[in-house]
Amino acid sequence: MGTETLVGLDLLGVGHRYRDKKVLDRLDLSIAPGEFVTFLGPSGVGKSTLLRILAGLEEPTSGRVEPTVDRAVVSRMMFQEDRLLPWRNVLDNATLGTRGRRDEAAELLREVGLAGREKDWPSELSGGQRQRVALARALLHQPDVLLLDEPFGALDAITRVTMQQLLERVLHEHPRTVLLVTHDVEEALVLSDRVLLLTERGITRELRIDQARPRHRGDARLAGWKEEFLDGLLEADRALHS
Ligand SMILES: Nc1ncnc2c1ncn2[C@@H]1O[C@H](COP(=O)(O)OP(=O)(O)OP(=O)(O)O)[C@@H](O)[C@H]1O
Repeated sequence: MGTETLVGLDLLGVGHRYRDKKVLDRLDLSIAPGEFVTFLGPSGVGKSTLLRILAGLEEPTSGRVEPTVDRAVVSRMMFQEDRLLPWRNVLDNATLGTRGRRDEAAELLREVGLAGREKDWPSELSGGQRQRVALARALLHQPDVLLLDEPFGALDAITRVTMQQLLERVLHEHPRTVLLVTHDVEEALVLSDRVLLLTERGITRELRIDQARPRHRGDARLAGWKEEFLDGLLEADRALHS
């Protein structure tokens, strides 16, 4: 399963306003096919708005988004909350909106570590397990671009690391272009090919990370970058909320 051609995205002067509030301004950005790009930025700067635009859930008020492959981008969002339907079991949640495909769903559930849990109700799962179902569901849609809006934000620290490792493994099996929004700088540095700092002045910092995976969290270079991004985030937060 999976698409043959990886899809990239070009953002051309993307801007957005909610009534008289400007959220994104003339954003230009090229995302390469198969690239894993993460957005860091202070709360309220417009990260979720950007993902919603990329998902086609919101029209930008200016500019446009062009996929590098000449067809519609089918992207799939995964959110901080798992959005599982409580009255559907695990398998039925995973297949939601895909008209069947139960065998593939069962295989994906196995890959995310939920073999044997297909008939369980969401209420019988832990937060991490629920996000595993959400990840399987997102992948079942075979999105060209996978959009992840703080998918592990509500999880405890250990489960979060486990889920990051799982995501890395699953992406190795099913290569995808991925855009992640997170508040966790370490998560960004461990997972991404490129980390961008989004501030009210646009993208003010960009870091390409070519280190092999899996990356060591204790790595000295990662620690240095973490400090830099934390400083950048604090500064951007002060500017945005002053
Ligand atoms: N539907 C809406 N109508 C009006 N304003 C909105 C709407 N959605 C978001 N906003 C405002 O736009 C700004 C950006 O919101 P957005 O959710 O994109 O930020 P964010 O960077 O993702 O924040 P966080 O990190 O807290 O999730 C915020 O000030 C928010 O209040």
